[in-house]
Amino acid sequence: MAAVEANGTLQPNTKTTIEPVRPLANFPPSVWGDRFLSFSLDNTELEGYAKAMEEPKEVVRRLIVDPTMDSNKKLSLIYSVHRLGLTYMFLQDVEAQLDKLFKEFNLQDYEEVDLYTTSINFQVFRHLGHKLPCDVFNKFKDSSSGTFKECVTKDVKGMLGLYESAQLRLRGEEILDEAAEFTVTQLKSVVNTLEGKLGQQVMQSLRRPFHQGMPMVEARFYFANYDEECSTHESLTKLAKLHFNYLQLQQKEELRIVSKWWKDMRFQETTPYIRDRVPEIYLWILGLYFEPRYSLARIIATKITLFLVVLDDTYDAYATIEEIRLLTDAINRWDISAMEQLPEYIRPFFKILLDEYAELEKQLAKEGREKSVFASKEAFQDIANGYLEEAEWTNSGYVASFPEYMKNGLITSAYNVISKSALVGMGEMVGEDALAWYESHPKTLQASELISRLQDDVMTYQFERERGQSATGVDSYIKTYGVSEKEAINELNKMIENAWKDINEGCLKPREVSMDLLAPIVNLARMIDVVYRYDDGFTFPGKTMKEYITLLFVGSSPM
Ligand SMILES: CC(C)=CCC/C(C)=C/CC/C(C)=C/COP(=O)(O)OP(=O)(O)O
Ligand SMILES: [Mg+2]
Ligand SMILES: [Mg+2]
Ligand SMILES: [Mg+2]
Repeated sequence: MAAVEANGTLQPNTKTTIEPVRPLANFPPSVWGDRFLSFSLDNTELEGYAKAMEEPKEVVRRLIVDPTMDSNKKLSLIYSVHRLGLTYMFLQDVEAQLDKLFKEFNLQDYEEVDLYTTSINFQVFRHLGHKLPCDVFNKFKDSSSGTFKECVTKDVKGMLGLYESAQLRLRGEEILDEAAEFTVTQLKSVVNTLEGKLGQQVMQSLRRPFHQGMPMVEARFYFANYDEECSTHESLTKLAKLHFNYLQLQQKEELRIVSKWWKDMRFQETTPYIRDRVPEIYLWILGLYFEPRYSLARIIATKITLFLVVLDDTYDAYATIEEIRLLTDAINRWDISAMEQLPEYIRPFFKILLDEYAELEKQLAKEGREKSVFASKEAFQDIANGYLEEAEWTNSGYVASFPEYMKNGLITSAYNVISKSALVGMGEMVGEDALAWYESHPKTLQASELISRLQDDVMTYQFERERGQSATGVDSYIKTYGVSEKEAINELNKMIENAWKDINEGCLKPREVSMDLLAPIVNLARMIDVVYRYDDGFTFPGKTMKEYITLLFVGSSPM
């Protein structure tokens, strides 16, 4: 029997919960399904590759330290070692060689050196932390016209090297700003006329420069497109092949582990509205570090980043503002008793989140390094608060000023929580000083966060604007500075370019921390270029991410 309200409207007297309107996004489904679950690692095969690497590795090491080798030839060898992702195997020897060669550097010695060799040397020194002066390129400019000489436009290989060198520029290195623009224009105008390997090399670099690429994939591209350089030393080719085969087995096993974990946690059933992107997130974390010693670190960081996908999509594409407030409060309280205040659908996530972190704390406490887990957890709470701030703005239709947006945006970039989570499994190199440096929010980390936040916004703001999100980097900038959408995007791209210069600066010696601790931050910025240079490659992963996952984990037989 329905009760009749005073105002005469009929109210059903059964407690019917009226399902609220939800901002569903209907994200594209997974490209991969369960394909990566069936891999089974043959440890004998893995150990076989490790053993087989020993001999060619020793030959390459002897070449690197060979005192009789001409310095330009040695720098060219170290360049190939670096582009093949093998520097970590020879780091001490490589650094000793470069320290010595850098001390001997004399600008006069470069008077007769061609553009390609000059650019290889410049790249090697800058990649390994030495600030070779950009003056080495002055002689390629016409002093009267101020433009690059005619002979340069005919030297495609030299221009390719200059283009890759320009990606390593710092604030104030105008000649490299000009070089970046000049070489892109010139290389684009000739790329379709080039034959053979040089055509491949230019096409690959124009698509994405090495410096902004994903190291693991860039190594495969270098091996494929620069076989002449690689085969200068037969042992280098042999080592590179064995190394790829070793890494591929280890990474396919890691991908199986995280895929199985994700399936066992049943997220696709409990929170079906999220993006189902396990291989893509694993690829992202592989981009941070591919060295074998970081295997456990990758598994930990992948799980935490997958939690972030659930969190972001819950806030952006499902929860009501009330539910968002309850979930944020529960995450701040970080206590299982908060579960009862949560809507049914998000309780499994909350429980798994707390259990996973409790397990990590227990594991790391054995090494006395549980502090790294606390740092990750606090950063996780920070991003939940950052996502809540965004949701309150959207709920009230408030468009934050650009400075206000960016203060919150560096947090919602997720690069603080992901970089700290990447530290958890890295072992004893992550001591108190490493954590303190990360907690100090250094310029390099801020630059990586800015690149993540703004590059994503430039690529997803229309999609998010249509869905009612009030503040993105683009709309905040337009409102604050009263400029057109086009100008706003142009300004944001300049900020991204300057952030890269800050990252380049932060990696030059003397460094605040070791390169091992800087690399995850730099590589996170690189992964933004991989995922968002051309489109929203994460929500719609059918292009670059699909190509890279296929290259690394699907089918390719041992080399
Ligand atoms: C912001 C960013 C690129 C983060 C990269 C790091 C990362 C993998 C975060 C996890 C959440 C996520 C996939 C955000 C990107 O999509 P989105 O466009 O929905 O992120 P948004 O809601 O913050 O705009
Ligand atoms: Mg989102
Ligand atoms: Mg979001
Ligand atoms: Mg976005």
